[in-house]
Amino acid sequence: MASPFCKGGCMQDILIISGTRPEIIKLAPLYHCLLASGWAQPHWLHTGQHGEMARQMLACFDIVPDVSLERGGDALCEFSTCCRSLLDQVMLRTSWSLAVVQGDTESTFIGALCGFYHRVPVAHIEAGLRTYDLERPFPEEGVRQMVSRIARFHFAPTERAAMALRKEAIAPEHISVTGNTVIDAQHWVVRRHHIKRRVEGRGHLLVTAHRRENWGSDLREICYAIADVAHRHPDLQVMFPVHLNPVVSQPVHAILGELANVHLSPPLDYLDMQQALIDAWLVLTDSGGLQEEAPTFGVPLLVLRTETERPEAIEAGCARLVGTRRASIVNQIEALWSDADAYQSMARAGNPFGDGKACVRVSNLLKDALAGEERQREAS
Ligand SMILES: CC(=O)N[C@@H]1[C@@H](OP(=O)(O)OP(=O)(O)OC[C@H]2O[C@@H](n3ccc(=O)[nH]c3=O)[C@H](O)[C@@H]2O)O[C@H](CO)[C@@H](O)[C@@H]1O
Repeated sequence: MASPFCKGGCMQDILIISGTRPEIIKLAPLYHCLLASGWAQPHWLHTGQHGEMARQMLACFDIVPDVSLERGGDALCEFSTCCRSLLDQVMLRTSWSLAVVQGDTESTFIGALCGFYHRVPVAHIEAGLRTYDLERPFPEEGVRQMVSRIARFHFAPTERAAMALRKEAIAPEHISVTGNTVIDAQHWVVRRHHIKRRVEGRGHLLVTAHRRENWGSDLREICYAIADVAHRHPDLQVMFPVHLNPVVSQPVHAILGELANVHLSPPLDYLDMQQALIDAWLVLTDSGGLQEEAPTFGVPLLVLRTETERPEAIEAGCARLVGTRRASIVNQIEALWSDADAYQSMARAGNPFGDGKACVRVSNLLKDALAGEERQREAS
C-alpha cells in the first residue's frame, strides 16, 4: 500500500474501515470527498464481514479497497478475532492520522478498538443513534455505545443524536452535527446516473425486511401481510429484494414466491435500489438506511419495527411505525391506499436526516481538528 505520510503541508493518511453493505454506502461519499479534498489521502480497508453484498456496493461507488482482509471464518467470533489481528498489522504499517468507522457493526467496533489501542484518533460517522435497549437492536446498540466511549470525533447525523452524546458526557467540542452521509450517497448516484422517476401513476410497493429481531414469526407475519395486500390489489406490483441470509430468504420465498404481482429478487445494487425507491408508491421496511433515504424522494415509509433509533422520520411525518403484526401492517397500507390527503402529507414531509453536504462538513471539521492537534504537538 502506497502511504506517503508526511505531516505539515502534505497529505494526512486516513484509514477508512468498512465491513457491511450500509457501512460502504455511508462511507463511500466521504472517501470521494476526502480524495478530492487536497489535504487527506484516504485508504479504504474492507474487513470482509460482508462478502458479495459488499463487492456489489464497492463496485457501485467505484471503490477498489487498498486493503481487503481475509475473513477468518463464518462464525462472528472467528471473523472478529482474525479481523482484530490483521487490522493490528495494518495499524503498524504507517503513522495513520485517523481511523474512520461508521455505525454499529463488529467491523465498526474492531476498527475503533484497534485505532484506540494504537493511539490513532477514531472518527465515528453516524454517532449518537440510541434505543437504550441493549437487546434491541442486539448487538448493535451495545456496539454503538462502546464505540462512543473510545472515539475522538463524533459526527452525529441529527441534533437528537448529538444530544444523546452530550448526555453521555462526551466532550461537546468533539461532537458535530453533520447530517447523515447516506443522503450524500444518494446525491452521488442520482447525479452520476441521472436517476429520475420513470413510472406513471402510483408506482409499486417496495419491501425489504431482514433484521435479526424480525427473524422467525415476525418475518412470517410481514410476509402474510404482503400476501394479503397483493391479493386485494392485483394491479399493485410488489418489489421485494431479498437479503441473502437463508433465515430470511427461505420463509420469504415460501410465502410469497408464487404470487404473480410479488417480484422477489436478489439484493439490488445501490443504483437499482435508488431507482426502485424513486419509482415507489410506498416503502415497507425494517431497514435503517431506507428510513433515511425514502424521504429524499418523497416516498412515505412504514417501519416494520416497534421501536426505532431514527424517531426523526416519525416526528417529521414521513414515516409511521407499524410493528410486525399482520393486521396492523395491512390496515396501515390500506389507509394510505384510500386516503390521498394522509398520503400526500407524508410525501411532503421532507427529509430530517440531511441535505447531502454531510461529507464536506466532516472533511472540513477533520481538517481543522487535525491541524489544531498538530500545532499543539509542535508547541509542546
Ligand atoms: C440491527 C440494525 O440496526 N442494523 C442496521 C442495519 O443497517 P440497515 O438496516 O440500514 O441495513 P440494510 O437494510 O442492509 O442496508 C440499507 C442500505 O442498503 C441499500 N440496499 C438495500 C437493499 C438492497 O437490495 N440494495 C441496497 O442497495 C439501501 O438503499 C440502504 O442504503 O445493518 C447494519 C449492518 O449491516 C447495522 O449497522 C445497522 O445498525
